[in-house]
Amino acid sequence: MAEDPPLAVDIDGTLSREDRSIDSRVMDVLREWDAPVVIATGKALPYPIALCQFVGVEECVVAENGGVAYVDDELVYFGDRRAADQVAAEFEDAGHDLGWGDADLTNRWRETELAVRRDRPLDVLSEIAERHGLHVVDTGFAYHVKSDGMSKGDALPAVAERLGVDVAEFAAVGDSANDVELFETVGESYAVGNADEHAKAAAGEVLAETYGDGFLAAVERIRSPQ
Ligand SMILES: O=C(O)COP(=O)(O)O
Ligand SMILES: [Mg+2]
Repeated sequence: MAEDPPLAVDIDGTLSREDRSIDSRVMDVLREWDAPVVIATGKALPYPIALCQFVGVEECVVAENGGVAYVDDELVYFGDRRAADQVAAEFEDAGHDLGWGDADLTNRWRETELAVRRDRPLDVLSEIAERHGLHVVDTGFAYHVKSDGMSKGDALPAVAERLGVDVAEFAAVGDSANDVELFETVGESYAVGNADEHAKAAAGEVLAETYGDGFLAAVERIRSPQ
């Protein structure tokens, strides 16, 4: 069997079921992957780090939509949270909260951007974000307020370099607008069947299968190219 290529994979909507729980079948696939695995996610850093630990792979992640990466015991920052914090303050002054309760586990450990629940008003959030030079990306799971040049795809080359692999060797699997730049950066890209229109348009191939089934179908394609 040919060697696996390096893999960059999204979490929510790709390794998860619709309810955001991890599809347990994907865990052994990642654990046995015969090349570097980069978990590339919109989630705050501790979540993908924990996923790597629980799966049993090297901790290697792009978190917060490319705001921060962790590879080979190094944290690499591509964003800072000050402008996003100003957006949060103005959004709250306008009478809205971020939507995650008092403890706010979604943003508590987030260092470079801001996530807002999708039932909050997008028009108000976008208007405030734009005034601060930021924009909103909708992942299907949250609205993320971040700077333009910050994305999973913009962060991956720095990770690839530290891993000693060419970024074009990567295969990527994802499901939403925050995976578009990732798909544009790697050599081979797959959108799962539940992906949004942005991810589907950017992907090299769109799978019929959804969520974890979609990821497993992408793995089949990656391992036996047509
Ligand atoms: O945190 C989100 O909103 C989405 O996370 P994901 O990039 O792993 O799908
Ligand atoms: Mg996703």
